[in-house]
Amino acid sequence: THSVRNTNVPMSQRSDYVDLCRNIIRDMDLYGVCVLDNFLGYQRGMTVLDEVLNLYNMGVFKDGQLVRNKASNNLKTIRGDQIIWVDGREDCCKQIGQLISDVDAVVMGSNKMNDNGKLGNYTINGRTKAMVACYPGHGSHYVKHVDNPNKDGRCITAIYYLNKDWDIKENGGLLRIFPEGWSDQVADIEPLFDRILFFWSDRRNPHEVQPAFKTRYAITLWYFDGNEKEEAGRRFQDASDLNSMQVP
Ligand SMILES: Cn1c(O)c(C(=O)NCC(=O)O)c(=O)c2ccccc21
Ligand SMILES: [Mn+2]
Repeated sequence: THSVRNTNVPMSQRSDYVDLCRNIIRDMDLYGVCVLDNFLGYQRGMTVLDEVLNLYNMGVFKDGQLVRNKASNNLKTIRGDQIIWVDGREDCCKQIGQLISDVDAVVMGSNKMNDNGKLGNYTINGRTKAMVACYPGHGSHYVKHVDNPNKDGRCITAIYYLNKDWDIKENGGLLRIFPEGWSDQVADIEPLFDRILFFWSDRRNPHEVQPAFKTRYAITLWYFDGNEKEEAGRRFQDASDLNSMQVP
């Protein structure tokens, strides 16, 4: 976990931009996971949260997937995560758009700065739109999964969290990563306000979102490795696989 000095200049002009990228490169190479706190700074973090709350109140989030409620073994299902895809250029998503370009700046910066000019030996050349997710707080969770188990092109998952005054004991919603190769170790990440998390999207990082008991917001971007994506394009003739990724 590294803390970012808060300034309101564009990411690549920030005095600590180079250190940020170096931290990402080192943590991704060492652990395959990297957490940065105070990524945008309080002010800008709040403007992003306001836009997300506005979207939520406008009711544009798609109904979450139906999850069988294990507790009551009847067929009652609880609504899980609710999502909406934005590309950040919409009028109502300008601040989200700024967040996206700052995440692009650190991911592409790290990709270039690495000594062999590649982050994790990937050639990152694109990303999905931003997936804004909300877990309504009545026990909604996300089962253990791998984001990209079958080489669909996604190499890095970036998740920006928006949850102020989050008390993990009370509110749950912990992200638990089970890094491959670290048999009994897990990485527990609290979905704290203005925190950004990066991790390899493939089978190295199975993860789960534990039941949340307070509304939990996050914005996710997935970055593509050019070669893997190209290769997947040839394999996934069925357009629906790619549509679900909402490539801008
Ligand atoms: C809502 N939501 C997710 O929250 C995660 C996920 O892993 N989230 C981790 C987190 O929020 O900490 C996902 O990976 C995910 C994948 C497809 C559709 C929705 C999804
Ligand atoms: Mn995931």
